[in-house]
Amino acid sequence: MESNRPSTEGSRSSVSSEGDESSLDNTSVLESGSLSIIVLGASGDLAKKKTFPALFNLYQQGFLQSNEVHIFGYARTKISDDDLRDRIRGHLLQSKGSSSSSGQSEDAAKFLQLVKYISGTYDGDEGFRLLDKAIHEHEVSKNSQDGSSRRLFYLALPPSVYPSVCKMIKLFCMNKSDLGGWTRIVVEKPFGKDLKSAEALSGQIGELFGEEQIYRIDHYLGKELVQNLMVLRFANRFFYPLWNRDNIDNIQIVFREDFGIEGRGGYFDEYGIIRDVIQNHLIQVLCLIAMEKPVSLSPEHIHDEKVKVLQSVVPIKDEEVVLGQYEGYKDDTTVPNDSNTPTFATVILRIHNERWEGVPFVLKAGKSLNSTKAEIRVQFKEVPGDIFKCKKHGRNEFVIRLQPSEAMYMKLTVKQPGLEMSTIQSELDLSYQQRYQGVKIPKAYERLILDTIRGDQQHFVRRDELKVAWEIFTPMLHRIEDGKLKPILYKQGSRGPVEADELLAKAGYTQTHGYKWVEPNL
Ligand SMILES: NC(=O)C1=CN([C@@H]2O[C@H](COP(=O)(O)OP(=O)(O)OC[C@H]3O[C@@H](n4cnc5c(N)ncnc54)[C@H](OP(=O)(O)O)[C@@H]3O)[C@@H](O)[C@H]2O)C=CC1
Ligand SMILES: O=C1O[C@H](COP(=O)(O)O)[C@@H](O)[C@H](O)[C@H]1O
Repeated sequence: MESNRPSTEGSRSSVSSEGDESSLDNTSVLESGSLSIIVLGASGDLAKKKTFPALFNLYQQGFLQSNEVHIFGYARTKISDDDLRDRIRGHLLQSKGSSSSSGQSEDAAKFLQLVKYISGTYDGDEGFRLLDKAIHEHEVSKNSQDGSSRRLFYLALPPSVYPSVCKMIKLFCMNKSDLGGWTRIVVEKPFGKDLKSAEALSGQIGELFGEEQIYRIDHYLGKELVQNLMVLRFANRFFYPLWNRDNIDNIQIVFREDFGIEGRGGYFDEYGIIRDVIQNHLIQVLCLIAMEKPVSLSPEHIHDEKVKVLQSVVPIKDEEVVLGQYEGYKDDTTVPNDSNTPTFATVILRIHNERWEGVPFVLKAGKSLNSTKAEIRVQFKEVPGDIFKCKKHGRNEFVIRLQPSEAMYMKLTVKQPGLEMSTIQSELDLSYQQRYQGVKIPKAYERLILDTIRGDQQHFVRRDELKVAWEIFTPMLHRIEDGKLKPILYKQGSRGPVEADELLAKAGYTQTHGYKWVEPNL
C-alpha cells in the first residue's frame, strides 16, 4: 500500500513571517520526517464523522505514511486510546457505496494503531505539556535523530475555545526543530458569530500565528464540483462571453437537507442556518461563480478576487429575505421554547459591479426539507425575438449539481424529434458517475487536509475574505436577534415557506414546467 508514495510537494506561495513557518520553505527538509496530526475535540461529532475518516482515506491512499505519521486525539473526556479507536472504527468503515471488505478492516486496524489519545483541558498547562511530550517522543522515534517536525493541529472544537487552545499550542506545542518543519492550525467554521466577534477572534489568533499558518477550513471548497468552478469558467471559451448581466437573468445557490438538527440543537440554535451554511459555504460558492479571473492560480491572487466581489455586494434588504423554522424544531430539548432561530433562509444578494448589476444571486438553505441536495442554477435570459414561441418551454439553464450525484447539465431548447417542427426542452448532460466510471471522487475533508499538509492555502478562507463575508450578513443577523426579522413556520418535508418561492419568482426566476432532469442510468 505504501510503496507508491504520492508526492506531498506543495504549490503554496508562502509569505514568510515571524516565527515558525518562515524558515521552512526548504521543501526537501520540509516535506519529509515526522508528521504529527493532532485532532483537538477528538471526542466530538466532526472528529469521528469527518476528520478521522478523512485521515484514514489519506492513509489508505498512501498520503500518510506509517513510518512518519502519528495521530493524536485530544479532548477533555477521559477515555483510553482504545476507547477512542472504538468510537471511530465504525465511521472509518462506512465508506459510502462500498461494503467494508476484510482488506479495509485490516487497513483500519493498522491505521488505528497510529492513533493515540490524550485527555486534558483546553486552557490548562498540564494537558498541553503532556501532548507536547507525546508528540516529541513520536518525533524522536520516527526520526533517527532530531529532525524535521511537522505539526498539524486540527481544531474540531466550538469556536469559543479557539483562543485558549491556540494560546496553549503556542506556549507548549510548537514545532521546535531547527532542521525544518512547521506548525499549522486548522480552524473550523463558523468562525465567530458576527463581524465584531469574528474580528476579535481573528485578532487573538493572529497575534499568535501568521496568516500562512492558519487554515480556515470551509469544506464546501473541497467539493469536486466547487473545485471545478474556476476551471469551467476560466478554461472554456463557451462561458466567457455569456457570463454576465447581458445574458444571465438570475443565479441560485441552493443547499437543502431532508433532516433536521439531529441532536445538534445546542450548537444550532445559537448559530442558525445563515451562520451554519450561508455565510460560509454558499458565500464561498458565490465568490467562485461571480469573481473576476484571478491573475494566476496562486492563493493570494484568488483570494484577492474573492474579496473584491464580496466588497461589491450591497446591503441586504429585509424584503429580499424569507426566513423559516420547521415545525417541531422547538420540540428538541436543547432548543428554547421561544427560539427565533431560522432553520431555513432565502436571501437575495446583489452585486454592484459592471458584470453583475441587476442580477439577483439567490442563496437558499434549509433543514428538514423535501430533499437533500446542493446545486447552482444559472438561469439565462430569454432569446430576443423568439420565432419559435418556445418561451413556454422555459429558459436556458446551466445547472451544477454539487451533491448528491455530481453532475452538470445545460437545459436547452431543441427540435422535438419527429415530423413536426416543434420544440422541446432537453439537456446536454455531464453526469460524473456515468462519465467517470470507476473514478473515486475524494471527500472534501480528505482533499483539504492534504492541502494543509502540502501547505496549499488556495482552498481556504483568508482573513479579509471572512471579514467581508461577515460584513454582508451581520446587520441581518442582528435584526433576527432583535426579533425584527422572524422565521415563518414550515412543514417538515416541504419546500420551505411558500413565501420563499414567491420571492424567487419576484426576483425573476422562471420555472420550466413539464421538464425534470433525470439522472442518467449506468
Ligand atoms: N459536526 C459537523 O458536522 C460539523 C461541525 N463543524 C464545526 O466543527 C467544530 C466541531 O463540531 P462538532 O464536532 O460537531 O462539535 P461538538 O459539539 O461535538 O464538540 C467537539 C468537542 O468539543 C468539546 N466541547 C464541546 N462543547 C464544548 C465547550 N462548550 N467548551 C469546551 N469544549 C467543548 C467536546 O469534547 P470534550 O468535552 O471531550 O472536551 C466535544 O466532544 C465546530 O466549530 C463546528 O461548527 C463544521 C462542519 C460540520
Ligand atoms: O457545515 C455544515 O455542513 C453540513 C452539510 O455538509 P455536506 O457536506 O453534507 O453538505 C451541515 O449538515 C451542517 O449543518 C453544517 O454545519
